[in-house]
Amino acid sequence: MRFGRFQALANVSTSFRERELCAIIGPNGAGKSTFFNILSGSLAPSSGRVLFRGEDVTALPQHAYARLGIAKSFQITNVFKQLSAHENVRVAAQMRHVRFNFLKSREDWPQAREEADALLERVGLAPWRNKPAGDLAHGQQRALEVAMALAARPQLLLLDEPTAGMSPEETTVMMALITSLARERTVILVEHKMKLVMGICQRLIVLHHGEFLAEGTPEEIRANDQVRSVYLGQG
Ligand SMILES: Nc1ncnc2c1ncn2[C@@H]1O[C@H](COP(=O)(O)OP(=O)(O)OP(=O)(O)O)[C@@H](O)[C@H]1O
Repeated sequence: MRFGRFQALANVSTSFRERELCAIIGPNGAGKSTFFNILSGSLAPSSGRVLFRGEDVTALPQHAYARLGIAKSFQITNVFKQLSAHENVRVAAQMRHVRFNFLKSREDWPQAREEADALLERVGLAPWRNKPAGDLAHGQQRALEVAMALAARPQLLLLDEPTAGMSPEETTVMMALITSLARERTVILVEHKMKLVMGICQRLIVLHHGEFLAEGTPEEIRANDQVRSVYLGQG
């Protein structure tokens, strides 16, 4: 990936297995978000290809990604703050049906309402169902975003720094949620705190200056001298 004359990513090649929980880590400016944006289709690479289940998805528009079963949630919360937690997830669930009949009114989707309740339960937000999203704690808003991403029933869930700005307690809850979500689908997350993902991921990719510095199991990464020197002095 090039931005003008600046090469943000180079020689990046990997694949992700089904139901794998993989973290992309690396220090600030390593290229993690750029890689994430390419994987999620927000950014078209200057060269190279992205394949999903053998299909070339490199040049596809964003909505095609959702249809293929790829969902993402961002560093910055993306919820409708005036709507309740339940309404936010319900709207997301309805999006799945909309393309089949977008003239139907929202009241015609009882299944979306039930689905939203089930998803709120899943992410631990059921007690706050009717609260405006803007009044939820930061960690709860992030959980709400995950519920909204799950409403698309993704086979691949991409999470960009899912614990950004969270308290230690909120972080623990989110990590447990991510672990449980990865039992049913592939989860790729971007994180700059290495320690956080060591305990839950099967594989880590370490980016540094836009290239893969290392790729392997948490044990392999922990034992890697180059990784250690890059992270020296960091948490
Ligand atoms: N749209 C852009 N135009 C120009 N340069 C960019 C653009 N996006 C990213 N970069 C540059 O590419 C490099 C990698 O940035 P990226 O945001 O992918 O890193 P990161 O690992 O996600 O960092 P952080 O942990 O700080 O979020 C940086 O040097 C950044 O300045």
